[in-house]
Amino acid sequence: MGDMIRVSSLTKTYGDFTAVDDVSFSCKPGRITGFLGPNGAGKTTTMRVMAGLTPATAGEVTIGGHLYRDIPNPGRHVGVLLDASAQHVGRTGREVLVLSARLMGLPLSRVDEMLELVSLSQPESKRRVRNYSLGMRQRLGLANALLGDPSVLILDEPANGLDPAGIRWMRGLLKDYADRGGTVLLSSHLLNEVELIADEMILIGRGKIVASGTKQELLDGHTTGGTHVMGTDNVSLSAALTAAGHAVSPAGGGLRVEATPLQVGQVAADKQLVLTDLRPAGGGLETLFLALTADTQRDTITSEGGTT
Ligand SMILES: Nc1ncnc2c1ncn2[C@@H]1O[C@H](COP(=O)(O)OP(=O)(O)OP(=O)(O)O)[C@@H](O)[C@H]1O
Repeated sequence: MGDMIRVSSLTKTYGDFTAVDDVSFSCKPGRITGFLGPNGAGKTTTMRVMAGLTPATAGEVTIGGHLYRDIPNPGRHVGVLLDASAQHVGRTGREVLVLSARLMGLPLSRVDEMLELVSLSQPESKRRVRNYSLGMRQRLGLANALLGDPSVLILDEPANGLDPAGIRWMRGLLKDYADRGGTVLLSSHLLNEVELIADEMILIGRGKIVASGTKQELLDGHTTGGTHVMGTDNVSLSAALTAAGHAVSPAGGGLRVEATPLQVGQVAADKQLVLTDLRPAGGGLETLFLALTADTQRDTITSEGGTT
């Protein structure tokens, strides 16, 4: 299937400050796309343009081929959760949903369905949002986004404020949603949150896309070429690898080898050495994420007054 969300050469400036700089990416139905970047990278700004809350300076975002503002009754097509802490704090959770349901012309039974889906109890739904924890606000925000049974979800930091059980619950909910053909874009500044849930990842730093693809594609594109290996007899393993012409150095409880995992495994097999760990070196996605965004941390003191 084609792209559901399409961001084309999107630029957003505030005065002479460029918050989003020529950003392009797309999101497919049935997939969860993670939008990952450090604080201030431009995620929220991009999502605000998507939801028609702020105009683009240049470029555009289309959802199902349309600009958000051209979609009639948009809540029936696109569910948006932007700032969970910006909800109307004087209303009860239930009132928030009832108002949205009325606006979209939905039956009130849908409100109870959504409350149940996000595990907000009846007594909780009758409390004012002011007295909600951040996690409860996120649940309410998700209920609100899902209310109109949209085919696209745009969620800004939805895991913020959820406890580990809550994050797992949300992951299940979004996976089910995507499995039924839904398109999900969710942002986070925490790799761990996105890594487990997203099928594809878009990495943004300082308003620019720095990498994108599936987890495996990202790792494949940025491996160092070396291998991390560990065995029951690292001394013999090291000797065998050196004898086979590979440079070996100690790393963690194992060895770092300048060879491919296949080459290392072959040497071990030839010498009948038992391996307990064998993988491409490089430190995984976290190292990659930090490396890619190291010079793009807008909100750190070290990046101030740069020459970029
Ligand atoms: N209305 C505005 N006027 C001026 N600058 C703005 C405005 N909105 C956002 N910015 C700036 O644009 C940059 C990108 O902000 P944005 O909120 O999109 O980042 P983010 O990736 O969502 O970060 P976070 O993870 O902290 O939410 C920031 O430096 C921010 O200060």
